[in-house]
Amino acid sequence: MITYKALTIAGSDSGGGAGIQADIKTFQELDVFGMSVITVLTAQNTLGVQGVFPQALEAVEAQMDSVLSDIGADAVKTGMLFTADIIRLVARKLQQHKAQNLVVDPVMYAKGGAQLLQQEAMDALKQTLLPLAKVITPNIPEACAILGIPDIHNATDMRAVAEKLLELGPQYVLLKGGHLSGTQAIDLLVAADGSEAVSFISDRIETPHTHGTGCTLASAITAELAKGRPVNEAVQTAKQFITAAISHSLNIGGGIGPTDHGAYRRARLHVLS
Ligand SMILES: Nc1ncnc2c1ncn2[C@@H]1O[C@H](COP(=O)(O)OP(=O)(O)OP(=O)(O)O)[C@@H](O)[C@H]1O
Ligand SMILES: Cc1ncc(CO)c(N)n1
Repeated sequence: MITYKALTIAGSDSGGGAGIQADIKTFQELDVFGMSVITVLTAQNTLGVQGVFPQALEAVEAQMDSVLSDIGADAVKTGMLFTADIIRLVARKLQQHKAQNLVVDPVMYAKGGAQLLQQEAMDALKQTLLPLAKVITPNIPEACAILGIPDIHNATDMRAVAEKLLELGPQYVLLKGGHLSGTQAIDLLVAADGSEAVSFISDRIETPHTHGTGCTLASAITAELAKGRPVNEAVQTAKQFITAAISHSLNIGGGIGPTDHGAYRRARLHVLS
């Protein structure tokens, strides 16, 4: 029986591989009731982003009020927010509704390079949203953009970057190493309470089809936090979930295809049967 509830506040990806669609699929696969607040509509496919249509602030506010005043959420994730005004509104409403277990995925660019956060929104992200987060999940280019430093290119530099991000106020930083080269995909978790840093390592899977991997990882963490699991364990399950999804990624469309959100469940059912 589904007893836990998670909310994603993010952009819609018409192509189904990232954004709201990836988040809801992931919540469902992990047995959590999924809800959504749509901030931006994107016209998007495997080839790129053809259109970006931010929703009216009133529409974002009304969705948040509807969901949080009635149903509530055990954990909340933010993804593509696009404008400074939407970021400030979302931060204010999250505080008003006393949102728990907030995961902030500071989405800035799609895999094809399209900009998913306006340049002038960076300050609002840093000042209003990151301090509210239990976990933030930047990839390396996002982390370096937030800090205003040049991109790093090896795993040994990840620790210093992740620790610098803790100074912006989140309780945990999960710095994703998917953008590095090498035979492994390494993510590093650091905590503001001074507990040991933990690396989550998988073999790097040779595939171009990684559309939406960041959204999927962050929503899997959110689903596990909604169940009351500690951050370390939530990240561990999420890493297994995304690794299974990438292992079975889908060669659909003519560009960067999505991953298979059902792969983790099917692998577990096979083991259990
Ligand atoms: N080729 C790969 N093989 C295995 N794991 C990968 C691969 N690429 C990315 N990952 C893992 O997928 C997760 C997402 O990382 P990534 O750096 O791709 O996020 P992202 O760039 O934010 O994704 P997106 O913006 O497309 O949603 C991380 O756990 C990362 O280690
Ligand atoms: C709507 C949306 N959110 C996030 C991403 C990042 O993958 C994307 N491509 N599209």
